[in-house]
Amino acid sequence: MAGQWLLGNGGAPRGERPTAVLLAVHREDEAADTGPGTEVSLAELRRLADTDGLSVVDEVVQNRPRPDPATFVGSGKVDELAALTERTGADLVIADGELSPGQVRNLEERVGVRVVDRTALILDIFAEHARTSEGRLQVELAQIAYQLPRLRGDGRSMSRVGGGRMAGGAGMGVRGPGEMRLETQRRRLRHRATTLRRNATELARRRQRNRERRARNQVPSVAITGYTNAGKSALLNRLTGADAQVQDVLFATLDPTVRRVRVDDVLCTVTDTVGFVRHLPHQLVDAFRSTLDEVSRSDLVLHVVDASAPDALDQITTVHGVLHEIGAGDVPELLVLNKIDVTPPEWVDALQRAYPEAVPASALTGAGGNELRAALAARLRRR
Ligand SMILES: Nc1nc2c(ncn2[C@@H]2O[C@H](COP(=O)(O)OP(=O)(O)OP(=O)(O)O)[C@@H](O)[C@H]2O)c(=O)[nH]1
Ligand SMILES: [Mg+2]
Repeated sequence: MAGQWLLGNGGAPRGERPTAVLLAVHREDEAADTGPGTEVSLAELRRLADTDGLSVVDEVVQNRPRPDPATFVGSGKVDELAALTERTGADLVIADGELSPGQVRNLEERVGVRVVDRTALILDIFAEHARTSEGRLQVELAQIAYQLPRLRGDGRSMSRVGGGRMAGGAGMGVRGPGEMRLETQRRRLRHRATTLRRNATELARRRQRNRERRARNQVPSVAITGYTNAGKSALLNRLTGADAQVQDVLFATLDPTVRRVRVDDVLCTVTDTVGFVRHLPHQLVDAFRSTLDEVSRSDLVLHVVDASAPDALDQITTVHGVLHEIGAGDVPELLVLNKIDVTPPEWVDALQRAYPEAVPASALTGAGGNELRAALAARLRRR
C-alpha cells in the first residue's frame, strides 16, 4: 500500500523517523488496581509506535481520576505538552486511549502538532501489515468506521489520522461550504464501505465453504490465538513445519494461515491468526469478523502466552475478553506458556498455579514440544 496516510516510516533509518511524544492519564482511583497499570500500557504504546516506524522522544503523564472531556489531560498539562513538543521538535502526539473528535481538535489547536490516539496507531499498523486482499479490505473497513464520525469537512482528518485507501483523494478538489464538503466526504466513504462490505461478504462465504469442507472430512480444527507477539506464528511453524512470518513486531500476522498436520496420531488443521492487544479497536474486531470466525468456529483454541512478559496474567485476561467478544468464549482452550527459554522458572510456576493445565514450551528451542503435542492430541481425541 502507498505510504501517504501512514503515521510513521518503518523503512527509514531511526534518525529520520517522525518523532512522537506519548500522552497518558494515570488514574489513581480503583481502576488502577484492575488494569495493567500506566507503566505497562505506556511501554506497550511505545512498542506500537516503534512498530509503526515512529521514534518516541518523550512522554507526558498526568495523575487524575479520569481524562478531561475537552483536552484529555488538564489545561496546565496541555501547556507543558506544548512546550515539550516545541522544545523537542516532535512531529506528533499519541494519546494512550481513544480521543473524541473534540479532544483531538482542542489538543491540536493548543499544541500545534498532529494529535492521534491509540486506536489510530493500531489501525495504521494493521494498514501497513495487511498482505492479502481480504486483510486490506478488512483494514479499510475499520478505517472508514473510525473516520466517519471524525470528518471535519476541511479534508484534514482524512489524510491526518490513519487514513484509508482513499485518504489523499476523498475531499480533494471539492469546493464549497464546509458543510457541503463534509456531506460529500461522508457520502463517498459510505459508498466505499458498501462496496467493501459486499466484497467482504463474498470472502466470508468462501471461508465458510472451506470450513464446511474441512468439517465434512471430519478433520478437527485448531486455532492458534493469543496476545500479539506471544509467538503464535513461531509455534505454528514448530508444530507444522510451516514458514509463517515470525517477527519481533506487533501484529506481524493479520491473515490466517491454515495448515493440515498430524499431531501424534491425530490429523487436524491448525490456523494462525491475528493477535490481540489491550483496547483492540472495536472497529477492527467488527471488520475482521470473517477472519476471527476461524477462531470461534474452531474445535480447539490453542492460546499462546508469552510467559516472559511481566504482565502475562493480564494478557491472558485480555485475550479471554476478546475471545468472549467474538463468540469464541465456549470453544475449549489449551493454554501454552511460551518462551520458557527466557522466563524465570518462578514465573512459569506462578502461571501454572493459576492455570494448572497449561503446558510450558518454547517455540524457539522446541522445549516442551512433545508434551504439547501429547496434550493437543489428547484434547482432540477427547472431542
Ligand atoms: N525467546 C523466545 N522467543 C520467541 C519464542 N517464540 C517466539 N519468539 C520470538 O517472539 C517474537 C514474536 O514471535 P511471532 O511468532 O512473530 O509472534 P506472534 O504471536 O505470531 O506475533 P503477531 O503475529 O505479531 O501477533 C519473535 O521475535 C520470535 O522470534 C520462544 O519460545 N522463545
Ligand atoms: Mg504472527
